[in-house]
Amino acid sequence: MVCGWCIATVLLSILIYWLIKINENYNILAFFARRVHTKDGRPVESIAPTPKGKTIFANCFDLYGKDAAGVFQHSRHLAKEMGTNYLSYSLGTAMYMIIEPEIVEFVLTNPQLITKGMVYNFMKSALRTGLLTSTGKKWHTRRKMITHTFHFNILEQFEEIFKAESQKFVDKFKDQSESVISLTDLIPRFTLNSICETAMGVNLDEMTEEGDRYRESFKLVEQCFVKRIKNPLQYSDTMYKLFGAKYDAHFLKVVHDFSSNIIAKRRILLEKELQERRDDQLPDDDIYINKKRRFAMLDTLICAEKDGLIDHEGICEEVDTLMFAGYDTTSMGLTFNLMNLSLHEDMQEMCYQEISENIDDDLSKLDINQLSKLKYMDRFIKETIRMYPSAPVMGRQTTSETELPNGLILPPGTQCVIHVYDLHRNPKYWNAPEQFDPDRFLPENSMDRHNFAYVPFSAGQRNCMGQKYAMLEIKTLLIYILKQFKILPITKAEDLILHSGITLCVKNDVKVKFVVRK
Ligand code: HEM
Repeated sequence: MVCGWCIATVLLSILIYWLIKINENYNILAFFARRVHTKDGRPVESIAPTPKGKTIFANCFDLYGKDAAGVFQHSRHLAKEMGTNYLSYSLGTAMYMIIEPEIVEFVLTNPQLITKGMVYNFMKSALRTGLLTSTGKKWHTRRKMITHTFHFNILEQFEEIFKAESQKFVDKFKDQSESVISLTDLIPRFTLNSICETAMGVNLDEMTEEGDRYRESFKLVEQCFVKRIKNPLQYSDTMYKLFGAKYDAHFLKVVHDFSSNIIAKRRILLEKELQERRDDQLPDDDIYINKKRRFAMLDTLICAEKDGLIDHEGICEEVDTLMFAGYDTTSMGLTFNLMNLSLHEDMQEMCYQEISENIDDDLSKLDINQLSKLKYMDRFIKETIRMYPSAPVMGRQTTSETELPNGLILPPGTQCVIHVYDLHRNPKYWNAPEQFDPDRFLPENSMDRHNFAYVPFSAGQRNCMGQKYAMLEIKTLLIYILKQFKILPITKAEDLILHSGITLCVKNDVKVKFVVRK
């Protein structure tokens, strides 16, 4: 009996010794997450503090039970409390949370760090493995394939569509002297129409209902994404498939049916258009970059399919990705820009004056060159996107041991999470960061700022492909609106309830009032 106790005690001691030894390299309470070390043996905390977890399981369950606004606020609170980049340990993985530009630069410009972080897997049920979520050879090939569809000449053609959609948007209110506008409701419809017509070559005028259902279902996709972020038990795809996926199947079907429908429609239209083009094409014309005819991004993919470079599944992946990346982000950008115009009457007037001085009253002549003259509006939009970045978080994952310039050594599988929202409001780089001030983007005021303190469109090889597209779309609608209406405030900045999603989301119905200009 005594002997039995002795054996048990010895075994227990060995186990405890083993766990202590293991704990040096793995955070055992975070379910064996590999630990971050330092190059010179300094304590990790001296470089990256670690917030105390809510339970004994490190930071695994810190988000559990919070709603989407709570999840959003959690990171804001930690950024303020830690004051610098910090480290947390969640289920089986270290997470390096980044709010300082030096490390943002290192991560975004490092060719070894192109693999997206773990949470991008949570988007794959909706976006599949397209440009945004893929890595390695697949990503390289697709990026190369799609890059030229953002060529200047093609954007020039898209500008015509932005103008037509903007005209339709303002026409809805032209007969009323004043109208209350729900931006949350109307702007996403505008941006979805625009992306479908530009990138997909399909007009949604006869598909309004399908478009509305797609947008509603995409909101549920975002909820499902946050649900997985909050609950580490659903990190693994197997667990998600067992316990979460069946509730999400219905709205995912709506999203995928919509994109399949768009692809089918475009295939028919393209076949007709190509035939017409072949009939009257000059020998050295490039059908992709033809100034007289429109060529949608989706056409590039359909043509690549004919050359055996992509299959139907691949086309669906990229259409789902481009559609989402192109509509939700610009929709948030426009919503916050219009809200800010309403809240800052003097700045709205400066935008209006600039438009009056530089843009012909006949907007049918509006082109990219004219848009580039609006320097004040540029700064206004930049400042709005600083305060409300449509992509408030970006993530990468180390695939091998990675040494950072600050001396931290990240083991393979570490999540590098760039908190763009906190970076853009980091008081070390932004004076009075909560204040709205477009003039911080004047050249003389930006000169001394770290280049990577402002990365709303990311940077480096995985930067946003649609940056120019987005700026054109945003500017065009703002010009159409400002030419005809004064924008008065309804929703105030302090009333906004921001919350986490794939993009920055807002719980409120954001509203402004349009009053016809005399
Ligand atoms: C205000 C509008 C927009 C903002 C703030 C924005 C921001 C971003 C950011 C931050 C990324 C990097 C994401 C990451 O690394 O995880 C990104 C990637 C991307 N964006 Fe945008 N975006 C906008 C509009 C658009 C539009 C209009 C399109 C397409 C028409 C687009 C297409 C893409 C694509 C395809 C990627 C993935 C690039 C890659 O991984 O190679 N974006 N965007």
